[in-house]
Amino acid sequence: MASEVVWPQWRGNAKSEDATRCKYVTKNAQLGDGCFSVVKECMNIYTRDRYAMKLISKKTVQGKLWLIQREVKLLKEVSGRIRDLEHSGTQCKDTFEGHHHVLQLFDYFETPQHIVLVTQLCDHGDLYDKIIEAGSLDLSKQVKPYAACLLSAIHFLHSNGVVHRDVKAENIIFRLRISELDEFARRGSHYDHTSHDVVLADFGLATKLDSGDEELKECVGTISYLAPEVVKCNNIARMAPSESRKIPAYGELIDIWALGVLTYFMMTGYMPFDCDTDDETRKCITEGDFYVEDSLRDDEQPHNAHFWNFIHLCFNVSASERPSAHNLRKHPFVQEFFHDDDDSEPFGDKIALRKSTSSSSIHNLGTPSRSSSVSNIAHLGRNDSIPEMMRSGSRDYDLNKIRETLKKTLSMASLTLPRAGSVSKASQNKENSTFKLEPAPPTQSLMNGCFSLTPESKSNFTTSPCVSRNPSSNDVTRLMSATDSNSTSLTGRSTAPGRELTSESFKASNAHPNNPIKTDIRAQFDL
Ligand SMILES: Nc1ncnc2c1ncn2[C@@H]1O[C@H](COP(=O)(O)OP(=O)(O)OP(=O)(O)O)[C@@H](O)[C@H]1O
Repeated sequence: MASEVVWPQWRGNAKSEDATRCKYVTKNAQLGDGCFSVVKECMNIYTRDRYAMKLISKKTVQGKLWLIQREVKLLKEVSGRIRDLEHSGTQCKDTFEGHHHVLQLFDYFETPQHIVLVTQLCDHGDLYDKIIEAGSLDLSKQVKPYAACLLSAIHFLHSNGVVHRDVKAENIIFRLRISELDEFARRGSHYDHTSHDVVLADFGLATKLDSGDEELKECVGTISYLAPEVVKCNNIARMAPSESRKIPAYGELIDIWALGVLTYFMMTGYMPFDCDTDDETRKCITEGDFYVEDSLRDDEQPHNAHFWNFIHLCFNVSASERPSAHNLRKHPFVQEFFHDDDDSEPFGDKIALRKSTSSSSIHNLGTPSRSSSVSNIAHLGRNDSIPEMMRSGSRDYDLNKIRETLKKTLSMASLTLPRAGSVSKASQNKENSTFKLEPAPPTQSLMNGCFSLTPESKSNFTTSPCVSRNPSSNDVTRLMSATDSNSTSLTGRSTAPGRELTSESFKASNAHPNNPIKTDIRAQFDL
């Protein structure tokens, strides 16, 4: 048996004749970028379906390709699970179904410079911009349904043994609205129906819960959103083994803490634990010491009380006492969006925590624990007080400065880590979801991990790719050859990519004029 070849395997020396022709064209403009990647809109030249293409620079992740392997492997597994669930046709009464709100991977390949992931297109902005532009979101119409929707996505991941580790506003993106489902507006739902378009993205730091202690002791994530148990892992790589052994591995509940930070950010427009320095921020996180503005704290409205109680439960510094995603679905703040048959009461007395005398109780913060000396002002680039700044109105503050400082919320440090080990039946029944298991590219038009030259870039997609790319029969055969190599996987390929495209393979496949795959592709090209 041939030994398994690790993917990706091309390190920049590939000759162009060894490459499969790219099945996508991209737009010139970027949809977004991150520390290691740029994301562009792309179109499959055969199906004309649009996707997002994340181009991860091989140079930037040099020596750390395992990180990308982990991301692709996880996204493949999760996308497979989403497909299974949709095809199973199970009925669900929940307003939000977790797997509808997790980014799907459709295809992946490599070029001389990049590892490329082709995912669902979410080109309607991200939650970060939505919050910053509005100053803060409306509690009933937006904060609640967004939090419920994200909770459903997190619950789905946790139920499938995945911890995301980077839940934050920048990683919450809005998918392309499916127009016929503007039904929500007609029904006059009491909440912002864009919450049905929310997608949790960026699985760059996600890992399996059974991946072992080493990975679950990595101090990764985004500082403003880190849970105390992750903060404890800070500098673990530099600790003596005897010391690092004493640090407990964390679990999936770090995502619940991050959900609390995000829910707080949606409601207030600022970060609960941010301080002048990272050390101060870590200290506040470890102590569960978050800032509460007087006007918000004193608001006794019941929906406000539920919000603060929800936050309070998410910010329990003791992970073992923090509720699970499953239990949080029953919290009065989000309960209306879920319909669990199980009627057990997960919180008991804890639902009254807000009235407790605990020093971390919101009600007992006589003065905000984040006083002017230890405040998150510096993160926002101002030296006056947060309440004043926030009260001065969302239009008044310098958006660029905020954006710059909150860029601190970029995922950090994963590269410095030590190496560790078609529309389904079901969706027709789901009146509350804008999710559709599509587009579903025919298998013939996928890259499935092969090596290709960098996709052609266009200012827009108005020119017919069939015309602009003038495909030859040679190209058709190349596609077939590549398709035939679908055994390619993240961790292994049975054929070296270059071998798929030799003149021998071209002749061999041309020797079968009735090959159905070939006929199909030729038809798409009007050949
Ligand atoms: N599927 C998508 N559709 C539209 N835009 C996207 C999509 N995926 C990502 N983006 C945009 O690109 C940005 C960067 O993507 P992503 O967070 O996956 O990259 P990254 O390199 O892992 O970033 P980070 O530095 O946060 O880890 C996102 O913040 C978002 O604005």
